[in-house]
Amino acid sequence: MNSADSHSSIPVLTIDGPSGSGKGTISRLVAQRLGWHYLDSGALYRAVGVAAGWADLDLADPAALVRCTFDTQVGFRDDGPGEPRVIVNGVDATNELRTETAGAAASAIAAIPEVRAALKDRQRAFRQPPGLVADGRDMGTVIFPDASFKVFLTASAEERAERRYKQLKDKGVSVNLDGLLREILARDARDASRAVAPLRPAEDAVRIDTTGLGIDEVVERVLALLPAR
Ligand SMILES: Nc1ncnc2c1ncn2[C@@H]1O[C@H](COP(=O)(O)OP(=O)(O)OP(=O)(O)O)[C@@H](O)[C@H]1O
Ligand SMILES: Nc1ccn([C@H]2C[C@H](O)[C@@H](COP(=O)(O)O)O2)c(=O)n1
Repeated sequence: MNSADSHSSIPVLTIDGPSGSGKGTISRLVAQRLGWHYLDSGALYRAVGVAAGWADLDLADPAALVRCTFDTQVGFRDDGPGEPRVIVNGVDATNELRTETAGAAASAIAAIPEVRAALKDRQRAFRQPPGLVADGRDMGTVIFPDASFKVFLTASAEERAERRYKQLKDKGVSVNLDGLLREILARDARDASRAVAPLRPAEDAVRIDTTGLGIDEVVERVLALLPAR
């Protein structure tokens, strides 16, 4: 019995989708409303990318990156209503993790099959009572194929770039909208075209196009997929 089978009675809601579609925001809010645990799987890939940068590793050296994946400790600290803090090898790396540089490094590393295999059990370990909301690219297809509820969030690339632009501007980071759009499209293309666990909706996922929808509306649409509580 693998670790996915051993927890299969615990409900899981998977929320996959491309960069900036709102997976993290919606998953956190839905998990809070349900009182369920939350897994930000992208943070694990980002953490390995950031740790690889700290160690000056070459992103074209898969063996070194696989060793780095095994060596990287990642912890989540939920201090309040905002994003949980992400602790990488004992250091609060939350802000560094959210940069587009870390996203691009994570996307490159995520194409290495052995890296994905090394992170599988760590992700499945988040499946704890009373339930889990898991966001990423392959939550519904590979990590939790038996999930009770599966969502695939999308939005137009232009709207996703504008959301990211606003998010970064609010944090005081100066960015260029066209550059962001190019980065988002490049990351989506790499995530969707890799050989292992590419970004794609599970066959049984409900697709929600969030273009023009506000955060609260998306949260309600997702919650409406679950049985009334
Ligand atoms: N429906 C929405 N309407 C408007 N803004 C949204 C919506 N959903 C998310 N946002 C905003 O868009 C930004 C990006 O959202 P978020 O980080 O949740 O996306 P993501 O899909 O997790 O991205 P990534 O995969 O790159 O981590 C945030 O500032 C968030 O507040
Ligand atoms: N389940 C996952 C989660 C993330 N990745 C990779 C691909 C993404 O571009 C990158 C960063 O993820 P984000 O924080 O933007 O959700 O990590 C993946 O391959 N599989």
